[in-house]
Amino acid sequence: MGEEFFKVALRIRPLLHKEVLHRHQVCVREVPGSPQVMLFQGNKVDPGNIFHFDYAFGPAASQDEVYDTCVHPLMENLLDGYNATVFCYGPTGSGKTYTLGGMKLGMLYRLHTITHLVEMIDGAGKYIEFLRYIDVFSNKISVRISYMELYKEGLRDLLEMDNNQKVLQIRDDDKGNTGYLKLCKCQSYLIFHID
Ligand SMILES: Nc1ncnc2c1ncn2[C@@H]1O[C@H](COP(=O)(O)OP(=O)(O)OP(=O)(O)O)[C@@H](O)[C@H]1O
Repeated sequence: MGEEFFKVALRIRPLLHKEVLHRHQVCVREVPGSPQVMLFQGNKVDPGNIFHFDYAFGPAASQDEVYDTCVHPLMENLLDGYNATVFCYGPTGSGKTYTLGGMKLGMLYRLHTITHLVEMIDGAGKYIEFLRYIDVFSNKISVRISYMELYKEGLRDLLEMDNNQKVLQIRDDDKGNTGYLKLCKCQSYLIFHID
């Protein structure tokens, strides 16, 4: 794993139909061939309004491109035993759900993610079962996945199918660690059996 633990990507979504109908204007564009974006008004770009990220994706970027650039490298680190988090941040309607959980091949739902793990495990002569909501820890390797939404002070478990509106209790322990109650049911487990 490299020295940099955080990578920041900016994704610009296309204007929605209703925005086009209301004649909303595009005010941010990616700088072609670079991980930069620029803000502008009309055709005017102010050099002070160019911002640099680790990656920048324009409205034409596909889910594949975002996945391959930002998420795929995390899967390799995962198999080396590291935790990985994909965190989407932005105002309402900016495309967080589309990117992360969207049914149009959002990062979380991509079979790709799972298949990629399977391929890596298979490559080592092992096999995999994908099990949801199963409390089995007797296997040699388990991968836990959680999908949470943090909105204002509220943390919601988006894998809790029955009641994902329920706000989880965030607590600090006496050592200053922050966590939330009820860990077990809200996670999916990938269980790898090693023969
Ligand atoms: N890259 C994209 N390409 C095409 N449509 C997109 C893209 N990103 C977002 N959208 C569309 O924009 C709308 C808003 O996106 P989304 O619901 O993901 O926003 P959000 O940030 O999750 O909002 P909220 O915080 O309110 O839940 C949706 O209709 C979604 O389909």
